[in-house]
Amino acid sequence: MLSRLRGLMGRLFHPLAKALLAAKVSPDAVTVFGTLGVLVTALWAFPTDHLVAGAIIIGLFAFLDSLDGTMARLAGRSGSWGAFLDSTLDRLADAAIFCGLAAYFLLHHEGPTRAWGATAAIACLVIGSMVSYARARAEGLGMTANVGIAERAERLVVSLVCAGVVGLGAPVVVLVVALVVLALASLVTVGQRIATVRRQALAAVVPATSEG
Ligand SMILES: CCCCCCCC/C=C\CCCCCCCC(=O)OC[C@H](COP(=O)(O)OP(=O)(O)OC[C@H]1O[C@@H](n2ccc(N)nc2=O)[C@H](O)[C@@H]1O)OC(=O)CCCCCCC/C=C\CCCCCCCC
Ligand SMILES: O=P([O-])([O-])O[C@@H]1[C@@H](O)[C@H](O)[C@@H](O)[C@H](O)[C@@H]1O
Ligand SMILES: [Mg+2]
Ligand SMILES: [Mg+2]
Repeated sequence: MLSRLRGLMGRLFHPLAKALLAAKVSPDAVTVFGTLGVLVTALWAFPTDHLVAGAIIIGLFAFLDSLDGTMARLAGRSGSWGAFLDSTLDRLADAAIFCGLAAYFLLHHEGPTRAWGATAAIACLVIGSMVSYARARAEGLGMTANVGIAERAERLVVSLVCAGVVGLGAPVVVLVVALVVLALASLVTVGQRIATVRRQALAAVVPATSEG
């Protein structure tokens, strides 16, 4: 869904991408910097109950994930190394965000909120990784699986906006429910990707002839 905004993001980041390339900054440096920014912020801000600052700063660093690709395409340097680095470091950033949220529930809440919140955050991490794995495996086999209701942009927007809103004073149940729904939506996305790959794989099977 939000991946439709990819083109718009590219146009938005075009001037900054040009300026950074002119300053001899590489797309890989932006990828690494953005990941480190998310990692450090998520593992500091969420476990220490700074939900608003965490959501805003992580959101800003996460946008660098759009800038790196824009820079690579502008420089005519997008390729398999960059694609590998980008996707692999995205998994590290995602792990930090959802582990940070799990730590927030474990350290600052009691009872059912603590149990449901931490479990839902870890479920988002594990099932979200399955979503990404399904796509990576499909692409490794020469197919595509870039479909689904909870792709990475949706997972980040829902988790960060709800964390921010709770930090601003909304009841914590808002974040718990959002994470439970996100884990379920991620599971649906895994199913959608499996169905897409199955269609492609079966269409590629040459039917056996009746001749012996
Ligand atoms: C109360 C409400 C508050 C409202 C807050 C506002 C919320 C914001 C709402 C919406 C924002 C929506 C933005 C999402 C758009 C996402 C579009 C999208 O899908 O973009 C994709 C990007 C990047 O993905 P990817 O890395 O795959 O693409 P690239 O363009 O990089 O291309 C990859 C190829 O490039 C090559 N390459 C790459 C790197 C490299 N080093 N070398 C290379 O060669 C290679 O070929 C690769 O294959 O995804 C994203 O941008 C991630 C999503 C970011 C979403 C951030 C969400 C922030 C939201 C909220 C945060 C703040 C909340 C604060 C709330 C405060 C309290 C109210
Ligand atoms: O597959 P997914 O997790 O929903 O979404 C993402 C892809 O849209 C993106 O191209 C890739 O760089 C990310 O690492 C991640 O895989
Ligand atoms: Mg990127
Ligand atoms: Mg990425």
